[in-house]
Amino acid sequence: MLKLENVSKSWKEFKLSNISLEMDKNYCILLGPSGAGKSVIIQCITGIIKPDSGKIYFNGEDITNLPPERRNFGYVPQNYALFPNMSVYKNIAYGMKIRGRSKLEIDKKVLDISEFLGITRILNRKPLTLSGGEQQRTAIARALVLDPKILLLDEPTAALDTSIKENVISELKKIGEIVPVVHITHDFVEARTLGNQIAILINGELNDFGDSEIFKTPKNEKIAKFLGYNLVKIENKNYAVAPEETVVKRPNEVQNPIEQHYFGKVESIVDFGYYRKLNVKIDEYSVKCITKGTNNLKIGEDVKVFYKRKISLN
Ligand SMILES: Nc1ncnc2c1ncn2[C@@H]1O[C@H](COP(=O)(O)OP(=O)(O)OP(=O)(O)O)[C@@H](O)[C@H]1O
Repeated sequence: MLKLENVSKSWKEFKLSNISLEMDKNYCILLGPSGAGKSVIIQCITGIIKPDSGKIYFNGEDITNLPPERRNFGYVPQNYALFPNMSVYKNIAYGMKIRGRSKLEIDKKVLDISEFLGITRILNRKPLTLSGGEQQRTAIARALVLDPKILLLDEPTAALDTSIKENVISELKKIGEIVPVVHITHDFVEARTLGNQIAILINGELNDFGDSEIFKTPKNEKIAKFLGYNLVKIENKNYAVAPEETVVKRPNEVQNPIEQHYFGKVESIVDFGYYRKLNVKIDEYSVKCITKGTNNLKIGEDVKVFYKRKISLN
């Protein structure tokens, strides 16, 4: 479907280096920390930014030099870029209108897509009166009415609060069934829930590309660190340990003394109710651990920490 071949772009302070990837599944995620170059890639795909070198293909056709308006890709930027003086209906209809489509066709399409996205009741409102989720759906509807070959979403959930994020994620999944989607995010949960293919981008470089397995077995230290793993050294070898795969016990609670464990001291605790995040100082490391909410350890207590799984990074 969409293929990037050695795509590079550099400015004085930032370099996107030789990005090669082939997205052929219906929901592809570009995952990376802020400033990794995710938006630059998506804008290269739309044609807004021209790469310094490299090629971009869509369904086998070289589109590197094709102007954006001839690609027919739907693009929803991070701030949605809605026209503030137009109603939701007019925002959605805009692209069809300037393409000279008939009033009948526009009406039908706007209503169909609005129904699909659940926004028919806000069609007469202006964007500034809408919630973040409603603005986002309007922006997606505006892209979808043009029957794009692909939908490019730049951090579509960034402006939404956690309570509606889950609904939006399942709606995005539904959209991915009608049109291929490339979606930018720095949120692992979103990436894992939605992505059939995930590219991890750090500092302008592609660090990994694959299915959700890439979260379970990080390939190198940089990825492990970005994905929130602990990096620990045991007998001179480097390992990644997920906070969820640690067990923290008081020394007198340990039943099996031959199990491999590490002595530490609780440095900090954040209580989330049904679970707690602990930082435990073990030698020079501060190891992030997740425990049940019922655990009543206190800051400063001596503990033993077990690693249920360690991933070798050597
Ligand atoms: N037109 C430009 N001129 C100079 N630098 C640019 C330009 N566009 C982007 N950059 C730089 O490229 C780098 C990557 O930016 P980009 O917006 O792609 O990051 P991102 O991964 O999408 O981050 P975020 O999650 O914060 O949006 C940044 O340092 C940015 O300042």
